[in-house]
Amino acid sequence: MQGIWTTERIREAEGRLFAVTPEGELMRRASFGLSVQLADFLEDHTGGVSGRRVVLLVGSGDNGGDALWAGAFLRRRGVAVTAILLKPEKAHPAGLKALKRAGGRAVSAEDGPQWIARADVVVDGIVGISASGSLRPDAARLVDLVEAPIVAVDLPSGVDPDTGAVDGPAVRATRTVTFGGLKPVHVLAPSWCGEVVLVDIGLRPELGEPQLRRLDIVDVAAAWPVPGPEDDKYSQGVVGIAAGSATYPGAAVLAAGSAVRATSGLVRYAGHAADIVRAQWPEVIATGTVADAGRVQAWVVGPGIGTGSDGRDVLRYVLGQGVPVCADADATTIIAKSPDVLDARDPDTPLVLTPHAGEYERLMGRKPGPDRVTAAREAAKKYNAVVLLKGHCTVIAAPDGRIAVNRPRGAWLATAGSGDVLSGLVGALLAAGSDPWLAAAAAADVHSLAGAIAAQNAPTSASGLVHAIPEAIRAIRSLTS
Ligand SMILES: NC(=O)C1=CN([C@@H]2O[C@H](COP(=O)(O)OP(=O)(O)OC[C@H]3O[C@@H](n4cnc5c(N)ncnc54)[C@H](OP(=O)(O)O)[C@@H]3O)[C@@H](O)[C@H]2O)[C@@H](O)CC1
Ligand SMILES: [K+]
Repeated sequence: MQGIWTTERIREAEGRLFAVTPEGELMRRASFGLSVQLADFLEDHTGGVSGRRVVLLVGSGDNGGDALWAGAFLRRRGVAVTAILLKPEKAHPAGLKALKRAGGRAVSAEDGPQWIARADVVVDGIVGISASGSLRPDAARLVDLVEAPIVAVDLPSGVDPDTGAVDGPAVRATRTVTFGGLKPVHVLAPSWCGEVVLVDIGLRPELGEPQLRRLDIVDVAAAWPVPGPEDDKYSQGVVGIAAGSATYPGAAVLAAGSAVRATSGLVRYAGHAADIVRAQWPEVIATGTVADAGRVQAWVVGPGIGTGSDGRDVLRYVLGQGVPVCADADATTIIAKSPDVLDARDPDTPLVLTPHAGEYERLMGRKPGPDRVTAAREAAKKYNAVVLLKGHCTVIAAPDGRIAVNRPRGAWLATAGSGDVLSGLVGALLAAGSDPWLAAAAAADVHSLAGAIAAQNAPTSASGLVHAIPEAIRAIRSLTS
């Protein structure tokens, strides 16, 4: 699992490392790593390094210092380097001196535009982990003129380091070179960071437990249930799907199909769409009511069940069965409207809630807001449930405080029925006995990979997603076995 640390933790760790390293050493490590990445970037984007033109946008702190030092290193490789100083009186003195000594040029913001126009690559050293708010007007004006690709130092300026939120002008980087450890911005605002490269500056031993995590492909592969030689269709976990209605059977077909494709365990369906589900997925044992469904090891409840009394009865029934439950879509709305349904639940039995922003608002009485990690964490605490907060970056919070952020793979998942497919995946893993937080995070990852496979750069559908699930699992397993 990749660890991600808040800027407060990064700063504390840096403080400890500072105390035991010679002055300027950490910045040298960071800026040398940055210069290697910049040379590599120049090679990739222009086919060479020597003779290329790099412009540094330099703010008033150490982030600008990193850029200036990296510029000095690049001079030694024959790069023409111009630093545009946003606050000349506050530019990092040692970095500026080093750049000038190496033959680099420093100009004011007023003189900046002509250099930006001729740059092969622009380096964003405007602000790093001490950032607050979006770009200030002087920086925003210059960034607006940039047509060359941008490499961000530590993080793209204007994007909030801890929440990834953007509420005004900000830098959109092609590559972000960060130091010591990943920060929340790198996983919460991937479209602003571009490719993220981590430079080791010896900070890891000081960092301790990460506050956020992102599953690696090996974690997903390890989390996915694989039948052993002794297994039969029951022992792998039977998942029950309580979804859909006679008028809207689609959610039932998608959620059941997703569970069928996710593992080789048995899938039961209970609801008004039994005939249609059976016709689409003959391997599903379909009945009309949850009470007739038979024994399952986990329930998926909600997609298309409606928010009236029938839906409420179904939800209350499955919550009372003493098995893990993934409550999705209409089930979330029912819980928000009638929280007493949760009284049916044994609090020790895992519950996974999968709200999108609107459902979150119903559950919590307020929008998730820009700090989606805190939003998910608070909902997980309030409901004593794993909360999978959907969005451009899905955040998965456990009631014990664990947070995972999903790796998005394009926006193709924004299609009708996509959520029904995700709930089927979560249910399949819950039925196999997975830890509910890991189940939700691994399901979200396979869901996004299946989306990318199904789409292949063209629009797809939720049915396409269902069919791509085995290929997504195959790809993940083949990369790790
Ligand atoms: N510590 C370490 O071990 C290492 C740190 N390293 C590097 O140091 C960086 C952190 O440096 P830092 O703390 O000096 O502050 P930094 O982020 O450059 O900000 C400077 C000033 O900018 C201002 N400002 C604020 N918001 C703004 C905005 N929206 N737009 C414009 N300006 C804004 C605000 O000053 P103000 O103008 O408000 O007085 C703020 O104080 C870190 O990201 C990494 O790159 C590496 O070398 C590795 C070793
Ligand atoms: K920056």
